[in-house]
Amino acid sequence: IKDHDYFEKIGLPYNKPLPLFGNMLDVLLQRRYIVDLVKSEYYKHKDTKLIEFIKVLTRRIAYYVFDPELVKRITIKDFDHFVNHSDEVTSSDKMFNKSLVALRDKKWREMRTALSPIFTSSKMKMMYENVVIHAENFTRFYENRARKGEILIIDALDTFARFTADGIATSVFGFHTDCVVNQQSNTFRIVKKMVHDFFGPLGILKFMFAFAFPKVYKFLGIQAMSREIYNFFKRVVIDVMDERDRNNIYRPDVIQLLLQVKKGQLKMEEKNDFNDKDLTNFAASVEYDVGTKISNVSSFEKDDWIAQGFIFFGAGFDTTSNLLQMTCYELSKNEKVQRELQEEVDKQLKLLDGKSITYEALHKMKYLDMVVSEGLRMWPPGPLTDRSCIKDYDLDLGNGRQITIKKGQVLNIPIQLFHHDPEYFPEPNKFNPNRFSDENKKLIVPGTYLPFGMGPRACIGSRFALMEAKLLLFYLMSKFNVEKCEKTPENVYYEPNMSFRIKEKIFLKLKLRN
Ligand code: HEM
Repeated sequence: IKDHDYFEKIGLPYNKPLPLFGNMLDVLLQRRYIVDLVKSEYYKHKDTKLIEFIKVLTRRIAYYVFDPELVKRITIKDFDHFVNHSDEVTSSDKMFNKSLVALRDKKWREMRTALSPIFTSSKMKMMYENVVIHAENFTRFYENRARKGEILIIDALDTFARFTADGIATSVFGFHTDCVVNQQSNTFRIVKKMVHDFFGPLGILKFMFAFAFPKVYKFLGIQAMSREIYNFFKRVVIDVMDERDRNNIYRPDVIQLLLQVKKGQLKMEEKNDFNDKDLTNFAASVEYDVGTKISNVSSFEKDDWIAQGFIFFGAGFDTTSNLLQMTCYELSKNEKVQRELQEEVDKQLKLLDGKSITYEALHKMKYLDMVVSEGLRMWPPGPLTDRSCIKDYDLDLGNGRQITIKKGQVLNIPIQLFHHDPEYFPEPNKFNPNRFSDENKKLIVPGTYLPFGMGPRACIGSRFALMEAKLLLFYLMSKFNVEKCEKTPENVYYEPNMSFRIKEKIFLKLKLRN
């Protein structure tokens, strides 16, 4: 109970914490979804800018940021005070702990500088063809089945996860997988195991243990990920890089770029290459200069590269699959939106005259961009992020109140609450892509739409995720109507824990278009 009166002393609203568990007991017992924990406080105390207080075994003081202005300040303007994420989750695994998400301070700056050139538009174009092939194959696979008279009812998450896994395996790691067509695919089994190792009950138990007793956890050598997962990433990152280097093999994928990074050969060509102004990619994050010109790549070891391979799969797989699942779920419930999207797709198909869609053409499809942006708003696959304070930060709360956020304290940014606040997004539970029309998107309050986070620490893979999701939707909509079926749930909710996953299984019907 040490510090339980901290917020009372500094005069901020807070929920009375319990001994040992702070405000997190309901989440730890899987009774409440982590973002809902502060939902009512958000509406009660929005004007306070900053509230709340979570202490989870760690004896750590945390705030929730409820003010978009403050979000901008801590993620961009005063970023130097808030460079890192909190280490609560990542410390439960050696590989996770060395990944870009977990790296801190100078090491993070160096790694981000080294990795940024991998995710520019020109590099996305290089990988694009591979994802096109997967999206075409995916659609053809289901089309053939439908033409044979099969009624297609899909488990949306499983189906799109298979597509996402195939896309990442080829474009990131350069190996061919058959997750979509082969129900028994070994790669898919491993990828699912990776997600389960983290978000399954044992994973959650492990990271609670890692929070509570970090030294004992370390001493016992426990890891969230099993040895099989570590060996898989060692094989597909280190062994493949070594082999390509030895035999001068070239493939258009992230491993190739990682090899160039490792040899100090890959630099950012020009800033514009990232922040592609002429493409319609509203949700994509802006890339910032992180203040380190030269990345000292020679100091990175094998495990550092393995960890980056792991996080590209780990951070990209579940998020993109969820985005596709939820966007298709909304399309099944909003026929008018689906028709409008299909009209845009059909117009493109006519122009293409049998050829595959190009990267530029895909990113000029305005309505597709609006639909994906709205999918990300309504069901953000990353509904919460945080920043850890690395040097004391004085904050004026208005009305003459001043507080200091101390080094080590954590600021949580409840992305999903901003996305559902009717002040910023009227009728927030309505799937309405028109919020992102050219006129309307100018009106969005900066700091309230954050599907990929904000500032120098925002998602590095946003362009890749958007490219994958848009391609799949393009090809799917060209052949199928996505419809509700008897097994489609009327409403869905996040799981009552911190996994950010939807509780209900979403079944959808794929019906061939005339
Ligand atoms: C729809 C898909 C995705 C969503 C919604 C998403 C969302 C996010 C969010 C919210 C963050 C935290 C940003 C912040 O705190 O400001 C993040 C970070 C990150 N994401 Fe993504 N992400 C997606 C796909 C991907 C993909 C495909 C990759 C890799 C290929 C990726 C790699 C990362 C990495 C490495 C970070 C940590 C960046 C850093 O700390 O420097 N993500 N993502």
